[in-house]
Amino acid sequence: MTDTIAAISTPTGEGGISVIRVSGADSIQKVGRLFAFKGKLEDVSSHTVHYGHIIQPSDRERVEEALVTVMKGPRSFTTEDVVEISCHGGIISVKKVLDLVLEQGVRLAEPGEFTKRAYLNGRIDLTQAEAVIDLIRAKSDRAYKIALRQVEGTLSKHVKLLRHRLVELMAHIEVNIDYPEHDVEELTTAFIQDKCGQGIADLNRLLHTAEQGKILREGIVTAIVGRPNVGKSSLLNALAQENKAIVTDIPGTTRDVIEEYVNLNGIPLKLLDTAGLRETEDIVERIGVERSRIALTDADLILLVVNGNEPLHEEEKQLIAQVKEKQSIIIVNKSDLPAAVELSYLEANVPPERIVKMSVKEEEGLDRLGQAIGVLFFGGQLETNDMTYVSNVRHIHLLKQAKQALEEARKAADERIPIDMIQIDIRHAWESLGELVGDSIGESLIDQIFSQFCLGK
Ligand SMILES: Nc1nc2c(c(=O)[nH]1)N(C=O)[C@@H](CNc1ccc(C(=O)N[C@@H](CCC(=O)O)C(=O)O)cc1)CN2
Ligand SMILES: Nc1nc2c(ncn2[C@@H]2O[C@H](COP(=O)(O)OP(=O)(O)OP(=O)(O)O)[C@@H](O)[C@H]2O)c(=O)[nH]1
Ligand SMILES: [Mg+2]
Repeated sequence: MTDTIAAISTPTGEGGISVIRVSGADSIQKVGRLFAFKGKLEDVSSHTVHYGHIIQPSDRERVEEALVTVMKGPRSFTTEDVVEISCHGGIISVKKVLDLVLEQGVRLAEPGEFTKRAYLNGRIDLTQAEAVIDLIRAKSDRAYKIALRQVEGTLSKHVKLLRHRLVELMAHIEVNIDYPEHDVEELTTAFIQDKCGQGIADLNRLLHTAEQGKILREGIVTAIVGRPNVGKSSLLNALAQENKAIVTDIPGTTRDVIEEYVNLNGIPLKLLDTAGLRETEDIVERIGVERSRIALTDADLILLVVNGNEPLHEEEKQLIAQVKEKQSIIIVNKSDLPAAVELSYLEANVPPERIVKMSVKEEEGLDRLGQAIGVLFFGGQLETNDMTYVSNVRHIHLLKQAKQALEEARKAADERIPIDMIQIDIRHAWESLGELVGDSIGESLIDQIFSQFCLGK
């Protein structure tokens, strides 16, 4: 039987109240010795709160005024008997109460040990436990929502369904190996290939959410590039709703890369305004142009701005050729002025959803730009509330491993390799997914995962 553990579960420092959590078979009896109130703690019903005082058991001196909650296992967070003591906030009083609890022979919990017990006792699976860490660490509303969905177990549900299908496939193959004369649906290679293909597609979908999730958490690195004076800095200012970059009608105004985080239609962008691209003798400007080219290579998204009121320059045609293979949008700016740009040239080179006409000066077309980016990165859907996002590196690694195993199985089927060999690959995929939800995972890895938690969680 596991021992009884305790820890302060609220942050240290001054606060309204502080909570000490105690979990284990002896928790009710041990806290009962320290708690003076109208009844006997062993006799109270589960999920009830009681007012009283924490006392020094030797002389019954009052140490603290407290509310004590009892949650009897298995109906508790850890599935063990849990007692929570809420005392006045502050460093000294909570510490005193904790010391009294520990003096009863209760052990101080390790970081994450309550959540680890919840996992080991089957209340939550590993992805849910890991999501608890993400939830605590979430720094943005969106990161928080993604983690909360995972605490609720959405990722596990997906992965368990996938595992279930793989078990069915393995059973199907097994029957075929053991009873070749048995009257099962004939196991053609096409059948295995089809099932593996479905699994690979599912895994790809989950892995794709990892990319999207990263974008949603960290922002799309977006380089605004183009010739001098086309309105790049004006665009940054319009998106930031602030005069962050200097705007003048002198070509070559921006010299350095200027960064700004903005939120466009719910999509976070890390904008980089860059120096206008041109040949120049000016040393400072030349360094700026060099930096623009680096930003252009490194960005996740390129916004190539051109003047709508003049024909395309030769360098712009080259730039279009360069960026069209990447995630990029051509912004045809200055639509408030008479149009002179060769739209037919643009349309022949870039799909229409990646060409956005706008007037930055009149702030016309910013919405359309947001939509175009949404289509490019999320296929137009940006439904974060109901989505499962894979965000943990350990999960991504295991999903990739499972995908690779299924790809090998499919290839083996293709090459007419014996069915029991193919079975091994499918089993590997099943095992990787099992490790993801914590079904077949070693003790050291469990310890490593839970040690990332804070004390008292
Ligand atoms: N004070 C306190 N707040 C907390 C926690 C906690 O442990 N203590 N939690 C932890 O970090 C989270 C909540 N997690 C919990 C999960 C299940 C149960 C529980 O007692 N479940 C029972 C009863 C449910 C019911 O009555 O419907 C059960 O599932 O059987 C309690 C807390 C967040 N807030
Ligand atoms: N008419 C019109 N003028 C604009 C528009 N957008 C920007 N401008 C003007 O174009 C000029 C250049 O704007 P900037 O934003 O400094 O251009 P830039 O691309 O950053 O230029 P460099 O930093 O020199 O590369 C300024 O005079 C702006 O007011 C627009 O939509 N319509
Ligand atoms: Mg500029």
